[in-house]
Amino acid sequence: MAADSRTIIAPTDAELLQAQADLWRHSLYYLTSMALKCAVELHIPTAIHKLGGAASLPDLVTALSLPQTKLPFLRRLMRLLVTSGIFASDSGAEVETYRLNPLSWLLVEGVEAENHTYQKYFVLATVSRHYLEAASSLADWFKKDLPVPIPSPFEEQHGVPLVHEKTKLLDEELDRIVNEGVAAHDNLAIGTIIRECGDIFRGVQSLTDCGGGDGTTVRGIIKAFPHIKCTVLDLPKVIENAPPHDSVTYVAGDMFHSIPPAQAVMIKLLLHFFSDEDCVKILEQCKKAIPSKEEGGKVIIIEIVVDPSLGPIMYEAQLLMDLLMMVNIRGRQRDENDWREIFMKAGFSDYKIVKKIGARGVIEVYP
Ligand SMILES: C[S@@+](CC[C@H](N)C(=O)[O-])C[C@H]1O[C@@H](n2cnc3c(N)ncnc32)[C@H](O)[C@@H]1O
Repeated sequence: MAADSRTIIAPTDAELLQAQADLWRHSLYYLTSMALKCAVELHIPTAIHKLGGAASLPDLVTALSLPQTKLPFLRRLMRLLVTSGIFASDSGAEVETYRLNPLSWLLVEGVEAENHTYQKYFVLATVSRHYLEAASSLADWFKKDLPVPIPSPFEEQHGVPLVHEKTKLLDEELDRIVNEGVAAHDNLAIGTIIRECGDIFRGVQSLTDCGGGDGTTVRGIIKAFPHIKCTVLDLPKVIENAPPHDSVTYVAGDMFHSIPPAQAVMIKLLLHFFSDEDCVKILEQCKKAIPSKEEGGKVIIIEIVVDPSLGPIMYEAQLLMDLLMMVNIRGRQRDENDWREIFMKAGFSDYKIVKKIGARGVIEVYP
């Protein structure tokens, strides 16, 4: 049915002009992503870091070994990146100077700090040709009546799933970048979690980190809580390459089949890769692995909890991460209601969101 023109309030001139500018922004935001990709590929953050954390445009051109003729173009690139919050600048200074901010600090190579994870590969994966092609096919994907479980647009477009052993058959370099990118994105440092809500580990005698990768997280936990007996469960190919540690038991296995018993099971940045049905299956295994609530049994989940009350920027970041999952993987980001439904379906009696840490939440789930 045609829209009833009487129900549409005619925009004012000012509103129309603003709407046009907003349309430009939303249609052209891909250029911000490409400018970020360019900064990463030129190693601009590392160059500014090596120049002492601040650099003038001529210094930057020299440090990056760019032709002098590119200086005015670099100025335009940096102006957009500063406005987008990727770098800082000394506005009003006699000589135009660009500085690192916390975001560009994450793109500096070779920083040795507990809370620094080099994010180059997260950027390169998300702007890769394969991701962009999958995102461009979204409308066609919506129109197709695909059989359940519905493949992601990425899978439909490229014929293989992402973050999967078959991904390298599509493109070995993409597979490498994606694995590095996932590792970087997932490496929310355990130090931050311990500082923000370390109480979740107090009173815990034993802990299994389900999908715990190479054990980085549990090594951080043991450092702060040496009494906790820690086990890491992951796939055989991951456990084979995990560095040995006196206080960590490594178990090669499949969380869909069984999880090593402990007073608490932790699942950090893993469930968003999986469908609701698979999350229920994984959590059912978690429940079998822990004792009753009275005996201190619990599952600790660290994942995004989509929540508009975190403010428009954080909420937008969460929704973009959800679309990233929708386009490329069969997983999703979840709000509190989604999480509650999964916990109840898996047979848990109660849960508590202990704390929101940035875009993520720390949840305790009780049997
Ligand atoms: C995205 S990473 C998260 C790693 C870690 N929890 C962290 O926070 O850094 C997901 C981990 O789950 C592991 N994984 C995937 N499927 C699994 C399965 N069926 N059983 C056990 N581990 C699995 C992967 O090998 C990978 O190490």
